[in-house]
Amino acid sequence: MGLLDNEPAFAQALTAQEYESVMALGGRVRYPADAHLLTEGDRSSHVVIVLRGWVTVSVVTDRGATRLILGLRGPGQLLGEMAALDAHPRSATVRALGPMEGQVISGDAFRRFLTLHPRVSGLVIRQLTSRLRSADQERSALASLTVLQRLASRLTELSRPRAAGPYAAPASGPAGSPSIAVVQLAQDELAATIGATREAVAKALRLLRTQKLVRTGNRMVEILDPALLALLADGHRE
Ligand SMILES: Nc1ncnc2c1ncn2[C@@H]1O[C@@H]2COP(=O)(O)O[C@H]2[C@H]1O
Repeated sequence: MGLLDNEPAFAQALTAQEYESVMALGGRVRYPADAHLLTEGDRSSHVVIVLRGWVTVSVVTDRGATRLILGLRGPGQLLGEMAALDAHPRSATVRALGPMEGQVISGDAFRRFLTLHPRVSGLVIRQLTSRLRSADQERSALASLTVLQRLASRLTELSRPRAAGPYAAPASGPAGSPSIAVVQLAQDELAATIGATREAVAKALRLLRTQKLVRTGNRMVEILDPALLALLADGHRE
């Protein structure tokens, strides 16, 4: 289960020749922070390959009341392939986390390219199967884990140094001490990544604070005891 690491980066899996051919099909577009690259329900069919920066993939739930973050995507990753392939409305909204750049390719050109390059079609199928696997895991976790466990698991994922995602900010501690990991997200944003309410997350964070596992501040959660936090997340999984 992960926001960041469940899908292989599309562009990195291409050969140099495939990469050149696919890039030649589209044009480079710069997006400011918060720009919507794709909007849930829209009828467009282009695809975007992220060249620089990060995006969130989210859907609205509860008749528009809550936004649930399904994933974070970064350099090399392909977005918009679902509508390009099945011609249905966009399944989710893709929004730029900060200034970013993407290669935008029309749905027609992308489909033609896939018919001419079966190996690349295979990569897209792999991307979709790994997304389905991850969605299955998320669904079973939602059903069986408490908000506290889901929060512990998400904080562990986002603060892992190797995640190098947009929210992880290793804060240096005093000289010689191990660095402390910081997740830079507000409580409502954190709630949106685990499908919980802000109130439930605030309560879970209070508990983690009293156990000295985390410290919280404005738009940030500092992980004080990563080992124990991971144990809390893992200990309750099958
Ligand atoms: N669960 C998910 N994880 C990551 N990306 C997703 C997920 N669901 C949808 N997307 C991406 O968001 C895009 C929204 O537009 P599309 O439906 O065309 O294609 C979708 C995928 O590229």
